[in-house]
Amino acid sequence: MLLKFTKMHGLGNDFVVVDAVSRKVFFNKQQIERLSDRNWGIGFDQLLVVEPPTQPDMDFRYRIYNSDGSEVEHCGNGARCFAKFVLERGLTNKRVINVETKRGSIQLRVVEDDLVTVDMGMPSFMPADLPFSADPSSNSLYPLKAGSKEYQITPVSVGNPHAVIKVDELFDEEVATAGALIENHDLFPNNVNVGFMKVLTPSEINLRVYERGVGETQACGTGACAAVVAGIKQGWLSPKVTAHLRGGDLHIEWQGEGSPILMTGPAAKVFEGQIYL
Ligand SMILES: N[C@@H](CCC[C@H](N)C(=O)O)C(=O)O
Repeated sequence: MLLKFTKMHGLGNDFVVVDAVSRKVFFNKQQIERLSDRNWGIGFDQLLVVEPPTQPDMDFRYRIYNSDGSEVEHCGNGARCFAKFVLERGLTNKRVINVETKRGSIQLRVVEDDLVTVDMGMPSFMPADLPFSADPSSNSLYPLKAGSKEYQITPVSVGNPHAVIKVDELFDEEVATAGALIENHDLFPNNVNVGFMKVLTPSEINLRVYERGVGETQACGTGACAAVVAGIKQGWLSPKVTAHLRGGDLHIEWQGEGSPILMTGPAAKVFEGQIYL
């Protein structure tokens, strides 16, 4: 079968987006791994599949697969690309789009043609919601050993699971090695995305994210949301923060418990193509 796809990115976090509204398409793990291979396939961090909704009041269903073939709950950068894709392809003309994901519903608001705000829903700091195998702590900080080092992590679910670590400096080697160890740590039965955050001012952070099922990416939208809400919860950050990621900036807003996280950033199309599945 010849598969039509669109290659897109959000700050260098790259995606293959497939229209499964006009024509049904299913993928198995081996196909996803092959397509994601940068030598043998197309290459991407995540595969995004646009499907018809299964629930009333929803415009689409959005399925997300990491490059290792695992299906995940949520993808922030992908959500912005999703909005641009369905508009440009004529699958909708709405600029406020309600989408079903594995974690529930999200709302995408196209602010300008290449700029999208996503209502990412409410975060949870409850260990069971990630899941993270620990009793709830009063300050949401937990010690976690990775190799010879002990980190203080803030576990947070923004639909998908994240462990946020505040560091004084960001080192390539530490992101790669501690990132991989924590991603697969026994205390995270479903594995976890790992964010290393340097606080610059209460409204600015530098952030690198070692993504579950992928490795370090140029940017991670849910990772930026998780880092900012963790920083606000810990009293390090104010409600509006610019996150500087390797691929560029995201603007994150969270007004505190009971409020949704709003993420604003760009979405870009790179090319369209066809490949044998
Ligand atoms: N790149 C994404 C996150 C994709 C899913 C993640 N790797 C996971 O396994 O939860 C983003 O922009 O949020």
